Amino acid sequence: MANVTVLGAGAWGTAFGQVLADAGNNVTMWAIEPEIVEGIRDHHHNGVRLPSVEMLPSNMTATGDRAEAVANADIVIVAIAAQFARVALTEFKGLIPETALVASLMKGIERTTGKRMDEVVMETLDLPAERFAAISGPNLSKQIADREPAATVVGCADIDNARKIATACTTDYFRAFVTRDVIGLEMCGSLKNVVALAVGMARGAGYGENTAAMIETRGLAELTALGEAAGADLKTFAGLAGVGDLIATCGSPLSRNYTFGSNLGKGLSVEEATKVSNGVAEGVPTTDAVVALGKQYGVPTPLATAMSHVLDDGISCAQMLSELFGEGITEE
Ligand SMILES: NC(=O)C1=CN([C@@H]2O[C@H](COP(=O)(O)OP(=O)(O)OC[C@H]3O[C@@H](n4cnc5c(N)ncnc54)[C@H](OP(=O)(O)O)[C@@H]3O)[C@@H](O)[C@H]2O)C=CC1
Ligand SMILES: O=C(CO)COP(=O)(O)O
Repeated sequence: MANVTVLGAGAWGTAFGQVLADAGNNVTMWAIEPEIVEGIRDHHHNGVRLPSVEMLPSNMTATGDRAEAVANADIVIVAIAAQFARVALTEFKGLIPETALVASLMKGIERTTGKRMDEVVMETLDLPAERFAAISGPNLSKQIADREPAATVVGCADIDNARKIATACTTDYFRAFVTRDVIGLEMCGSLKNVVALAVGMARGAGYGENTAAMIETRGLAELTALGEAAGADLKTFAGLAGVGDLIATCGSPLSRNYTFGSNLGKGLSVEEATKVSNGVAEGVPTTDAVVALGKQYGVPTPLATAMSHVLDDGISCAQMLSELFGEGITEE
């Protein structure tokens, strides 16, 4: 049993907090919004971000005070929208105990720097690699909040520390595997969101399974090539965090990225789709970062580039697919 603090009481932060509480840990959620803090602390309910859970576990509390939140933490979980992670974590620098492990649930690339969340978290908190872990897998928050069986992957340069975090989040319905491939987990989790936007868009425009499978498979090839160039282990892309998460995210209206794309495919503008989005669609700011990473590594990113033209220039689904097809005959 450990003291675990979750920074960010969004949909996944709260659902993962429930997993940790179900596993027997003392869980403290930290959130900025007083309404969310009071809801969890006083009523065991997060009506803003995870209303489907009527009663969160009794061994889960919340605070808005940063120092109080992390003072006794053995493990700190970061679950903040990726583009705001740096600014939010800066306020925690110096507050987190030097013995604590820090794990990220975030799936995004920082748009302004092109950095992965492992880089952002370690840099901002001045954390050595052996104390940082990435957690990624097919983990649609609502289904895990409903305690449906699911699995994830915990990655850390120090495999014993990955095991510690995996143990802390193991329950009878949630299983965690371990790996040393932090970069692979980060790349899979972030890039599949861009693929989900494109699949959602095609589905929203009325196309069927063949089109979806084509985008998913070409997306997998693209994220694998980019991941490999970034230093990831190819095995990761065939696992839970790679293919597994692509299947879950690209096939479910519970995914905010899929739904965002679907709304674009139905004819909504980016602004309109943003307005109706129920939580952060990380693929939107991450798309341009992926295009930039592709240029940096000299890896072609036709899918991310086509999606960036959708998001930045408003091209249609048909134009996006035509860009994805490219010209000429190439080897698969
Ligand atoms: N939902 C899911 O199924 C899964 C999500 N993820 C990833 O987990 C991460 C969090 O997702 P999720 O919880 O679902 O997202 P939500 O959109 O539900 O919540 C986003 C969280 O970020 C917080 N936040 C935003 N801006 C700031 C800021 N400036 N300072 C502090 N906190 C801020 C929000 O706080 P506030 O509520 O106060 O606005 C909220 O807690 C994302 O990277 C996502 O890709 C990974 C796997 C599954
Ligand atoms: O990452 C997810 C499932 O693994 C959740 O996807 P969304 O952020 O698109 O909801």
